[in-house]
Amino acid sequence: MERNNLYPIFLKTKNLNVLIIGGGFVAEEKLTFLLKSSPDAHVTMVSPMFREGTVELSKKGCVTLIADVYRNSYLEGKHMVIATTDIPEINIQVWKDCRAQAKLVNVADNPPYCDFYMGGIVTKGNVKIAISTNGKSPTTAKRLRQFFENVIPENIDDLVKNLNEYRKTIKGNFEEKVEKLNEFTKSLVEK
Ligand SMILES: C[C@@]1(CC(=O)O)c2cc3[nH]c(cc4nc(cc5[nH]c(cc(n2)[C@H]1CCC(=O)O)[C@@](C)(CC(=O)O)[C@@H]5CCC(=O)O)C(CC(=O)O)=C4CCC(=O)O)c(CCC(=O)O)c3CC(=O)O
Ligand SMILES: NC(=O)C1=CN([C@@H]2O[C@H](COP(=O)(O)OP(=O)(O)OC[C@H]3O[C@@H](n4cnc5c(N)ncnc54)[C@H](O)[C@@H]3O)[C@@H](O)[C@H]2O)C=CC1
Repeated sequence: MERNNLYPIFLKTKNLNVLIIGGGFVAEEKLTFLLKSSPDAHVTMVSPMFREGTVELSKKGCVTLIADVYRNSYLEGKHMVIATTDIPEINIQVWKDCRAQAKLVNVADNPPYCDFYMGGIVTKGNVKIAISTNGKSPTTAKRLRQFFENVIPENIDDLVKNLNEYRKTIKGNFEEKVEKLNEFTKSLVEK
C-alpha cells in the first residue's frame, strides 16, 4: 500500500510571514482556510486583481493586499509562499526563486512543486487535527474534515483544560507524572 510520508507540524503563523501570489479563486480558498484555522496569521498577497471576497476577508485578519505583479523582491522576509496565479510560468518562477532562497513554497495547482500541502483542518478549542491525502484527493480531505468536525465533541476542550489543571497538581518525577496521566485517561481509549 502507498503511504503518506509527509510530516505535519503546527506552525505559529502569527510569528511567520506568509505570501500568497495571485488574487483569484484559488488564492481566496487558500486564504479562507488559512484564516479559518489561524485568524492571527500574518499574510501578504500580491496580485494585479483581487476578488471582492478576498478584500472583505483581508479586513478581518492581518492581511496586506498589494496590487502588483509578482516580483522576486516580494519574497524578502517571507517564510512561506503560496503561488496561485493562472500563469504556470509565473508559478514555476516563484518556485525557483523560493528554492534558491530555501523558502517553503506551495504551487497550488502543481503538487510536484509543493514543499508542503495545505490540509483539511479541524479546530475545537485547543485541539487541532490536520488531514492530508498525500495530495491525492483534496475532496477526501475536505470530507474527512467535515466528518471529524461533526464527531469530535465541542467539550473536548474541557478535557484538555481539566487535564492541564490536573497535570499542574501532580507531584513526583517525570515518570510518575506520565504514569498518573496515563492511568487517569486510560478509559478514553478502552473499548
Ligand atoms: C496538493 C494540494 C496542494 C495545496 O493546494 O496545498 C491541492 C491540490 C489541488 N486541489 C485541487 C482541487 C480541489 N481542492 C479542493 C479543496 C482543498 N484542497 C486542499 C489541499 C490541497 N489541494 C493539497 C493536498 C491536500 C491533501 O494532501 O489532501 C484543502 C484540503 C486545504 C486548503 O485548500 O486549504 C482544501 C479543502 C479544505 C477543507 O474543506 O477543509 C477541492 C474541493 C472543493 O473545493 O470542494 C478541489 C476540487 C475537487 C478536486 O479536484 O478534488 C486541484 C485540482 C485543480 C484542477 O483540476 O485544476 C489540485 C491540483 C492537483 O491535485 O493537481
Ligand atoms: N490547488 C487547488 O486547490 C486548485 C488549483 N487550481 C489551479 O490554480 C490556478 C489558479 O486558478 P484560479 O485562482 O481559479 O484562477 P483566477 O483566474 O481566478 O486567478 C488567478 C489570479 O492570478 C493573478 N495573476 C496573474 N498574473 C499574475 C502575476 N504575474 N503576479 C501575481 N498575480 C498574478 C490574477 O490577477 C488573478 O488574481 C489555475 O492554474 C488552476 O488550474 C484550480 C483549482 C483548485
